[in-house]
Amino acid sequence: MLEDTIAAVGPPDEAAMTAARQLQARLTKPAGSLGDLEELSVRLAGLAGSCPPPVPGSAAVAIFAGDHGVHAQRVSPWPQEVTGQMVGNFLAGGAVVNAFARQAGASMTVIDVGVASPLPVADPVNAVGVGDPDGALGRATGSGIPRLISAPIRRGTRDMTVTAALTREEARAAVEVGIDIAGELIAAGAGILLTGDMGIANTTPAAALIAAFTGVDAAEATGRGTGVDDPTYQHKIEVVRAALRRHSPDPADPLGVLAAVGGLEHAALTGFVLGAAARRVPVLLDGVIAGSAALAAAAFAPDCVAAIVAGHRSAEPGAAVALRQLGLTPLIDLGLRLGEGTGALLALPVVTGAVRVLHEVATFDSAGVAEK
Ligand SMILES: O=C(O)c1ccc[n+]([C@@H]2O[C@H](COP(=O)([O-])O)[C@@H](O)[C@H]2O)c1
Ligand SMILES: Cc1cc2nc[nH]c2cc1C
Repeated sequence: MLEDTIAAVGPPDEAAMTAARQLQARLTKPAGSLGDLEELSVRLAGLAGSCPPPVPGSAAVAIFAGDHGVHAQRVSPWPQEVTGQMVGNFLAGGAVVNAFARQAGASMTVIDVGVASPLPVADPVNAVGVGDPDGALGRATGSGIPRLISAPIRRGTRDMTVTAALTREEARAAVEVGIDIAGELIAAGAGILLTGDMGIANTTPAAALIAAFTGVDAAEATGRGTGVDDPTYQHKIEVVRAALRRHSPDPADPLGVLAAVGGLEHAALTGFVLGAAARRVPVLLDGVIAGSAALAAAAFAPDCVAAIVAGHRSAEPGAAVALRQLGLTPLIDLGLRLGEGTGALLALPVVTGAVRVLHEVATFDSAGVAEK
């Protein structure tokens, strides 16, 4: 399934992109006055293979949750149990991502790909298995109440400073969960997918993935995550460096990189990006965890970048490193470093606005406005 998905990822449609550029030049506004939104509209036309591309109607945010063996190295100030407790908060509707999903009118899906602690909320009505087509866009789009999909590969990764975080089979299984979820959400009508993540300590594997795929030093890829102090930050850089030294991951072997120094949510998000790209549906990235997964997706299928929109620039330094390597410009830069999908949700109206312009704005000819 991974190979089929990779094979289905194709390049953007140049004719549709040319048509979008020509249309932009005829709209009643000074050329270039919509800044980055103009190129965004061109990219989305290329992805859809039509000008104008469809206005992304239903938006779906998928929050992949997992735990991390490297937490034992004291790289996060938070106890590991917070991952499962925050999943409980998502299911109850009480997290920031719930508020932003309500505001954006996005459906929410939480996918447990490897939370170590038992989830505090067991709601059988809300529990839907992977592949179940019923209610694939959640209970009610815009309610801010997610459905939960339980698809654990294992209850947390192994400590990457000691051994590979995952086996290749586990990494592949997690990638395929992400592909599955993307396919299911698109089949249920989603016109744009948004990434979300929850996993205490997951900025450490994200930094290791970014260093492995871009070649930057561990110090450049590593940030303070939820907010570690100076000594812990220095130690976190050394943990990332030690994991990279131990495994020497080969960036040409993305499954090997994900297995050695990745995480279950990172691998699932990789599949989520590939699944969206294979179906030519845009995927709006959140922060540094999504950025690290997008690098893995691009290593599997370079053309998938055409489907990716960078929602925001996370304060985590590795996020900017990842976006630079992918050649993507973030839409908003508010110093966010929460995760969950919050930055992607805030960027959603920017994406919709960019496409609406191509549908709704008059041309100089049609409106009778004089040109310069
Ligand atoms: O999205 C981001 O760029 C981001 C930056 C810093 C932290 N986070 C979130 O915080 C958690 C990981 O932080 P940490 O310090 O435990 O590695 C995890 O749940 C992420 O969703 C997310
Ligand atoms: C409270 C809390 C909420 C989060 N949301 C995403 N990562 C998080 C990490 C913590 C610690």
